[in-house]
Amino acid sequence: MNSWRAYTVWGIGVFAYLVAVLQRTSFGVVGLEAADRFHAGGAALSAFTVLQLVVYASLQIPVGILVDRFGSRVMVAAGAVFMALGQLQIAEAESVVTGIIGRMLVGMGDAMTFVSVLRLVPLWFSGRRSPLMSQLTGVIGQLGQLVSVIPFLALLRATGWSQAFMSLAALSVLVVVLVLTLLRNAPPGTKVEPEGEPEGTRAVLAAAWRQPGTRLGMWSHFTVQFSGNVFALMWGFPFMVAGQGYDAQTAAGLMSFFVVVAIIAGPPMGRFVARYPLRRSTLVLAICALTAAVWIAVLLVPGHAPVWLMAVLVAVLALGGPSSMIGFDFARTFNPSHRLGTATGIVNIGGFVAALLTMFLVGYLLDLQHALGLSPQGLYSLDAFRVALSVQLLVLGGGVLALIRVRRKVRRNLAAQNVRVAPLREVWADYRARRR
Ligand SMILES: N[C@@H](Cc1c[nH]cn1)C(=O)NCC(=O)O
Repeated sequence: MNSWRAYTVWGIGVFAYLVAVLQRTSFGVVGLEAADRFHAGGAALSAFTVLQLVVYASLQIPVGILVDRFGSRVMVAAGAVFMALGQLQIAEAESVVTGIIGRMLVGMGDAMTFVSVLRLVPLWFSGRRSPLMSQLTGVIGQLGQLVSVIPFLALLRATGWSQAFMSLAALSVLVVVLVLTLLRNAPPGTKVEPEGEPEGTRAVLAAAWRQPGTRLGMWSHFTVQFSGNVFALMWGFPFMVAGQGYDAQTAAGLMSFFVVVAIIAGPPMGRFVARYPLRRSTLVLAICALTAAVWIAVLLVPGHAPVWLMAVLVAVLALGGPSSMIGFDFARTFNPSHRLGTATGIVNIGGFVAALLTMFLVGYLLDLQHALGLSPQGLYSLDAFRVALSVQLLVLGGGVLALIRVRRKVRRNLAAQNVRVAPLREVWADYRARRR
């Protein structure tokens, strides 16, 4: 535990995840070139992203089950093989259909990576160190997005479409080699299997789902992550440029700010979770409240939102990535290690399903207003965006209600084990009494 070998194994896993994030985001940064190459309009281009995410989200539970059965090493290597094949396909593709097949292969490989890498953490690091190491996994992985925005885009502009995507495929081949030579599932002698008879797939899935802590993780991931995903992956740029009238450079700057805040916020959040494990859901609820408050301010402010207010929104949305790691921490602490992959897969579905649902609803509401003649200033007018983006508050509200319900169950179970979570007012009164 916590040895140099643990750091080497984890380092290879994190590198594999960083490359997966690079593969995932590589298409988004070459939108103009892609539109040109595939002769595709906005709807066809968004199909690339949506289908990739659908594949990613729908594979989370199968991947979780497979990683519990075969371990992280095989799964991370297989994921890298799929991503290499997908990028080779994109390098050669010239039609929307062949391009989308490539992106779906990338989505498949991507789906196998994060859950498998995260499973390494509790097996190689002690319980106290795990929250920070999980946060660092998420944070360092996000750097893959910066690699796609800067060096990958520069490479594409210098060498052309096919060479650039072939280079991405080569990077995944490097991941396969590193993983097969250096990554091990657990320290020698670690017992991961349950006592007695091994559980069947259905039993593992049912047990992981029945555990309220897994569902608390899923709803935490659902509520805090989706709004940032919707903004960064689909509607943020059109909202800022076409809706708010910002120039493209300002919008791009705010998007980079998003990545920077997500990276900076990870380690303090990991430390908070390690120090106050009984306050994890309170932190999630606080971030939900903050997200709702800032969206309401941006959507209701008369006229165009000032850039500083948009920067506040971007910063709050960026907290969603690191705080969604709390969901995985619930999976880790409420499930035995032989069920961890499955529980992590269930948690990871939350945010991505919420993001896909919201992306669709926002697009649908924009189209509907236009078709009904309610947005005479254009499909992407500010008023149309105000209505369409408000749907996020409904999704957020639904997720918060589900979270509060399942949290009650978790707390009842904890109370049965003599763990009492004191209400915040009591904690506050205690704190004041001690200061006096
Ligand atoms: N919460 C994200 C990862 C993250 C961590 N910090 C910022 N983002 C997540 O759910 N990741 C899953 C994946 O496959 O990337």
